[in-house]
Amino acid sequence: MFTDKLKKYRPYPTVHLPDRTWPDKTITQAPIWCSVDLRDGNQALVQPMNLEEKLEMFQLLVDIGFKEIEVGFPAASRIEHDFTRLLIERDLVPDDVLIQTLTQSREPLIRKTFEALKGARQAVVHLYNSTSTLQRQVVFGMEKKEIIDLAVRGAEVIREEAARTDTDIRYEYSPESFTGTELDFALEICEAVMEVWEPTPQRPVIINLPATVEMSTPNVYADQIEWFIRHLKNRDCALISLHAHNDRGTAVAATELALMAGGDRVEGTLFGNGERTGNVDIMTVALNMFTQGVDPKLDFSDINRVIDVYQRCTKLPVHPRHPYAGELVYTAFSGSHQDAINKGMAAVEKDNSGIWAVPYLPIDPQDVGRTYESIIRINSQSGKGGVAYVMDKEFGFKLPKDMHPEFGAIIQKISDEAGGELPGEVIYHTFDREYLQADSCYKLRSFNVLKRHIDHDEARSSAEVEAVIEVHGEEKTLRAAGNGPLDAFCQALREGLGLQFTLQAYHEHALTRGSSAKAVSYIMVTDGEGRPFWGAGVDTDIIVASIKALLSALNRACRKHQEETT
Ligand SMILES: CC(=O)SCCNC(=O)CCNC(=O)[C@H](O)C(C)(C)COP(=O)(O)OP(=O)(O)OC[C@H]1O[C@@H](n2cnc3c(N)ncnc32)[C@H](O)[C@@H]1OP(=O)(O)O
Ligand SMILES: CC(C)C(=O)C(=O)O
Ligand SMILES: [Mg+2]
Repeated sequence: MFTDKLKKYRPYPTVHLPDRTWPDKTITQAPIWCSVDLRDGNQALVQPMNLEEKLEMFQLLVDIGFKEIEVGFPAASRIEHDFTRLLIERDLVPDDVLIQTLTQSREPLIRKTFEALKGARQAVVHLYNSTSTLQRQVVFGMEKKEIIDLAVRGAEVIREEAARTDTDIRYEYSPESFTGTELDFALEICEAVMEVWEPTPQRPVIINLPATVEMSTPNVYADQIEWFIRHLKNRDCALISLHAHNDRGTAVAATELALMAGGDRVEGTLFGNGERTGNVDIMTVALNMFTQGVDPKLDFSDINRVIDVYQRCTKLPVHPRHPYAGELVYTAFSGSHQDAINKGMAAVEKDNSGIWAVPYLPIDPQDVGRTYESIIRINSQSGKGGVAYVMDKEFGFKLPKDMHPEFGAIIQKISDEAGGELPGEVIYHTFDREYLQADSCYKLRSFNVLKRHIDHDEARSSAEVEAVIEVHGEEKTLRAAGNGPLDAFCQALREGLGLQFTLQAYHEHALTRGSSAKAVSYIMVTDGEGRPFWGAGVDTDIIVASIKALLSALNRACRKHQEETT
């Protein structure tokens, strides 16, 4: 289909690094994180953030635990300048947080940047110029040497300004479009800038190596980082920073592999906001670490607040399937997933090891402030296990396993007809109508235990009961004896109404939701033809709950019989 267009594109060159070491590494500690939400993220917004929004976002970033925050490009616009001033003049930057500002390698812009930073205790000045083959040709029209001179001149102006100010200035340099730059040239220009800044191991520079546009598979970025680190003079005087964009959708993978390759620091944004398809999503990288038992040193335990502030400030939505944060990422609609999650959750509850091992849920939703309620939602793809989960987790009814197929089939029929999702309330109302209110043939009017003897030897226990039942509008008083009230009631129904049934299963439990004093009974009977029918009853008295459950099952059997004979 595209063959005639393929000639427009060329494969991205790989890095010759046969002895690469990163594939055998794992990420064992958090990098230094730097949020660029207020700069790279902001510059990509249809409507850039105003002062209040920038401030709210800054506060969120501090609360999450970012210790380095690029607050803007002060020379670029009034608001960027004013925001930097506001932070400094109102003393809003915590002592342990380093603000960072971006500037091009142009003297007037650098000078304006320093003006904006006046009075700051400490700050990173981030210098950049593009070094890629393409930009050298089409944007700057410069040879390599001229590009190095441009960077060195900017670095010199920064050093000069830094010497004049009281602010403790840290340096950062980005060979912008690093991944479109010949590696040896990227190395050369970074070393030239480092020579100007004269970093030491105690005061290292940040060398930020951006995939300004993501152009290759993530392994190539990792190779580039490992190559660069191996060849950099004075490696101990530089922090290697990663700054991946997401044009191919692999910024997270690129960043993770580049961390394995030796990156010390990661620049990125919340939810991957940024130019085009965005920057790397820092939250995903951090929570990926978390799921491996590595402390990411960023706190996403209240992910809903993060979403809320982010959406308000950027006016961008969070995709319902966004890793860790999306509305649907902890939700299973399909039956077999629901079944596995249900069993996995039960196993975790039973097993006290504290290890999270639930199929289809790589992270405990509660760790990011999500509840278990939304894990399982019901539509026509769902199964009986999911329906039982909703009844249990949302309404406190632990349906016996053998009852699941019957109620699951009832719900399946409704969801097939409805087409969409069935809210929990609909599932509960269906249960209520189908079981708890089932009285179309037999209505209980009153029930009395006339005599009761409880013996140490169970076989010698006995009870005598009297019940008034309305049968098709006519009240009948039934009386019988048995080894307990339920058994006596069964006898009364058989003798008084001539019903043929066998009680096959009985379950009960306290209802923990709603009125905690109530109990629920589930009873399964087989009719004269051996067909099974479940019933359920709720009452403050467990004996009455069981009487109601029995009548519920018999009413459902009667209704079935009526449907078949009319
Ligand atoms: C990949 C990134 O995210 S980089 C960050 C990009 N961020 C932004 O661009 C947002 C903020 N930028 C701006 O608001 C503006 O572009 C400003 C204020 C920085 C500069 O504005 P202006 O000078 O009016 O316009 P403009 O950006 O078009 O200037 C382009 C000139 O800068 C040069 N230039 C671009 N980047 C750099 C750089 N890093 N260092 C030195 N010169 C540069 C270009 O070659 C061009 O030069 P020319 O005029 O000789 O052709
Ligand atoms: C300014 C630089 C670091 C940048 O944002 C990029 O290259 O993507
Ligand atoms: Mg960027």
